[in-house]
Amino acid sequence: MKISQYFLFETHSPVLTKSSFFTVKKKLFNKQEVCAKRPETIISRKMSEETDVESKDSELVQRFLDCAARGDVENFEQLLGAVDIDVKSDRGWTALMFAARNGHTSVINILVQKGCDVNCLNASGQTALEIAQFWNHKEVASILSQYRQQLEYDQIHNYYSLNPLYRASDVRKDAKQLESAKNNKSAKFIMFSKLQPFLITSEEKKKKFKFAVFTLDQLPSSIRETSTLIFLGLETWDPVSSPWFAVDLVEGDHSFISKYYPDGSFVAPFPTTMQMIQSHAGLFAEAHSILCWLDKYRFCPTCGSKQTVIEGGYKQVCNNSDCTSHKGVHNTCYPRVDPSLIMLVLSPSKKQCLLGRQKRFPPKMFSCLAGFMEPGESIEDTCRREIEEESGVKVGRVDYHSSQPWPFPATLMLGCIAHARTETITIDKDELEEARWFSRAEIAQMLAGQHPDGLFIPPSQAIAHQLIKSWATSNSANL
Ligand SMILES: NC(=O)C1=CN([C@@H]2O[C@H](COP(=O)(O)OP(=O)(O)OC[C@H]3O[C@@H](n4cnc5c(N)ncnc54)[C@H](O)[C@@H]3O)[C@@H](O)[C@H]2O)C=CC1
Ligand SMILES: [Mg+2]
Ligand SMILES: [Mg+2]
Ligand SMILES: [Mg+2]
Ligand SMILES: [Zn+2]
Repeated sequence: MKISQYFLFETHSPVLTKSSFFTVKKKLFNKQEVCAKRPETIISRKMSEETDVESKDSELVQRFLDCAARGDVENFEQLLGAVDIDVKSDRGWTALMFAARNGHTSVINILVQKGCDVNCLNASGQTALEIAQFWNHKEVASILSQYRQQLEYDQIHNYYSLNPLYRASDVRKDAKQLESAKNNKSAKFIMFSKLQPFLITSEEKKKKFKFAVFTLDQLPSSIRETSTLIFLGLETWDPVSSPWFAVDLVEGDHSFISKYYPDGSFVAPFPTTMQMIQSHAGLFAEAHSILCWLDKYRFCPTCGSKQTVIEGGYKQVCNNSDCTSHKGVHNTCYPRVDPSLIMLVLSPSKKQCLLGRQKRFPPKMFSCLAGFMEPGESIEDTCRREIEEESGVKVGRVDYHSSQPWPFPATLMLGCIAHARTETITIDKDELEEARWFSRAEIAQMLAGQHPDGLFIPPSQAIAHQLIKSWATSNSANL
């Protein structure tokens, strides 16, 4: 294309003729090559491998699966807290599958009540329900199918999205209420230093991390004067319920921390926060995104003057009274969120899905395609554009699935299922190293950690995993 059209804007207002934009024609500039090198680290393969090796080698796991297979309820219940409820055998079989194979209703009931994953697939692509149906265990099949139906109506909660607090924007906007929240004797405080959260290991869930939670009387008064306090919300809707704050500690005396939690430490957020108890992962997402914003936006984006942090960290106002940011609608004073699309693309036959590899991924990991939304773009158009840019595949309908805050620093992942109209793949080599179609059977092998070439997908905490799994398990009988 040699000629391009330009729309004119004057001080943010479009210049319009009677019914259309006034356009001018100019030579198109050469498209600048954008090299997609991002500093962010990657989901660590090592992390999942280590957990697998540890758990697979364990005698406990063997005994746990064995008790489920034999219907030995007494010993099974004793082992429940000690191993991951969804731990898999070499062929990707869970305790639920073994119990389903042999029709042990009592074990099935315990597992379902404890919240095991009923949609798991083994390496052959079967769910526990299909195993029970195949072996004609009618009662087990009925429990499992009822439970799966219930899940269909439940809201999907992705990791980082479960925040237990009521955000109470009315409290943070009222300086007096905010001040009394800071002095509330039941207030809880979690700590950050240089954007790193202070975490301890969870007693309830082994191998999981959580925040060390401090009370008002444990905080030295100097900390409350010098550090930024982010108001995270209230425990209940009641304005006098316990308020929670994130404290961004400045350099200085941190010794009070080790006095109360000698075994805790400040950790690099990624990937450690992927191993937190879910509710604290939600708190981390809120606190970390706000702290990153305050850290990066220290001066007014409109005039460059200093700003004052107000509303418990949720707003910054420019100190220059002449600044235009004080007039009209100005969103620069509020925390930033970057919407980004992540999509599982289904082939025209619906029998395959498209996954790709970015250069920065660990070897052999494939994931959903993803890309940032651009200004003035709909969710559906972002999805179609990013897929076509990165893979050359053309997409028709786009269905919304679920979302996930991705707090590195403040992306909101909007997960979609995209229906492709074409199959030919031409990858954008700047963005992807490889992209290809995967059958359901191959996805089942990847989910069970049994792919013959060792290919795998991101862990369950990533929305990419949930999109892939939801398609693979939605109609697994057709594998
Ligand atoms: N939770 C999950 O399962 C997954 C999350 N992601 C996240 O999705 C996001 C988008 O995916 P990409 O393929 O990287 O996007 P992309 O395909 O739009 O390409 C990234 C490039 O877009 C540009 N860009 C435009 N707006 C940007 C913004 N607001 N922030 C940063 N860069 C921007 C930059 O040049 C950047 O290099 C990333 O933050 C990534 O970490 C990606 C895959 C899986
Ligand atoms: Mg892209
Ligand atoms: Mg991308
Ligand atoms: Mg993009
Ligand atoms: Zn300003």
